[in-house]
Amino acid sequence: MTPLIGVIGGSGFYKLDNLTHVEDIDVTTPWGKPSSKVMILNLPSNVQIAFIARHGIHHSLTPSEVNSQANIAALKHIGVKAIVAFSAVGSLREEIKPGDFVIPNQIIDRTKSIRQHTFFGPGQGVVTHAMFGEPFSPSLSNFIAPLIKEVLPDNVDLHTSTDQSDKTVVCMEGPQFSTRAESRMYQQLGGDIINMSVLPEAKLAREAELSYSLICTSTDYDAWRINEEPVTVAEVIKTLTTNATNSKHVVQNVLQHVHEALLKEGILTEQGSMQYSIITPKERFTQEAKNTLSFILPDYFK
Ligand SMILES: CSC[C@H]1O[C@H](OP(=O)(O)O)[C@H](O)[C@@H]1O
Ligand SMILES: Nc1ncnc2[nH]cnc12
Repeated sequence: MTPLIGVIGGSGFYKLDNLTHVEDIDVTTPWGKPSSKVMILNLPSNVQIAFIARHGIHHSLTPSEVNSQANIAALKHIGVKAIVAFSAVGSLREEIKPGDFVIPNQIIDRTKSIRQHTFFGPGQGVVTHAMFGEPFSPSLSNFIAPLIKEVLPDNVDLHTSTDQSDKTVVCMEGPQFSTRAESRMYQQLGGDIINMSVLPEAKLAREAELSYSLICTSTDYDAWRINEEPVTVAEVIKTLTTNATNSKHVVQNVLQHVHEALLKEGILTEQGSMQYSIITPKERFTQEAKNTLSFILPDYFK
């Protein structure tokens, strides 16, 4: 059976060596090649999942260089319905300590418009406006949160949003880390954690009608703490290995439940959402646009 779940591994998380490797698929999309081959792996139950290393298997792509269009398009094209992505983040809150896990439900965009952030690019003649008020899949995130909590070691906390409060990830361009003033501004804006990767990945997943959740692992306190040194890569790397081990454990133990739920429960609430987002009349679609866009949305661009 084709994999229903795609996993995107972030910094420190370049392979899933705790699972059985089945094959690597070399996918070429109309938007180019993904960051790595699509690795097909078996969970212990023999259920398959698909894995991409966001920065490449040797971490050779900067956050701005990651081809998120190709990563998302490749996963959608091979039949994936939901993406569980991982990200190493800085913490903007004292209570989110290095090593902790966070499942955010909101994003603040601080990227600089140099990344390709839509499948409906210039010159294509197809205009869409995807809904993005809830940038992650609430049903998928709510489903995985208690399962993740169960498998994390006792010294690792999981932080999630509640009805009263969001968990907001700030996405900056990088590759340099933030200044102290920026870091403190993000706190005032309501940011809880910061990374360089969630956008445009989450936007493109939405355009491809994939349910998308982000599992963040905290590595540092960014630059906001007055009496502490600001974040360095060396500091990030100290926690990355432990975080990657915990993340692999999460994949192995949680995704089996997600796979079963995808088959029977109404988790895939993002499927079909683009039918309300395409504003150009379909009679106006050119054959070229249809050829390109049917790669990810065959129902609308046949
Ligand atoms: C290595 S520190 C900065 C780097 O780490 C995060 O990567 P990812 O989200 O892929 O785990 C962050 O977004 C930056 O790209
Ligand atoms: N402090 C930080 N800022 C941005 N991205 C990060 N990834 C890990 N730590 C980070």
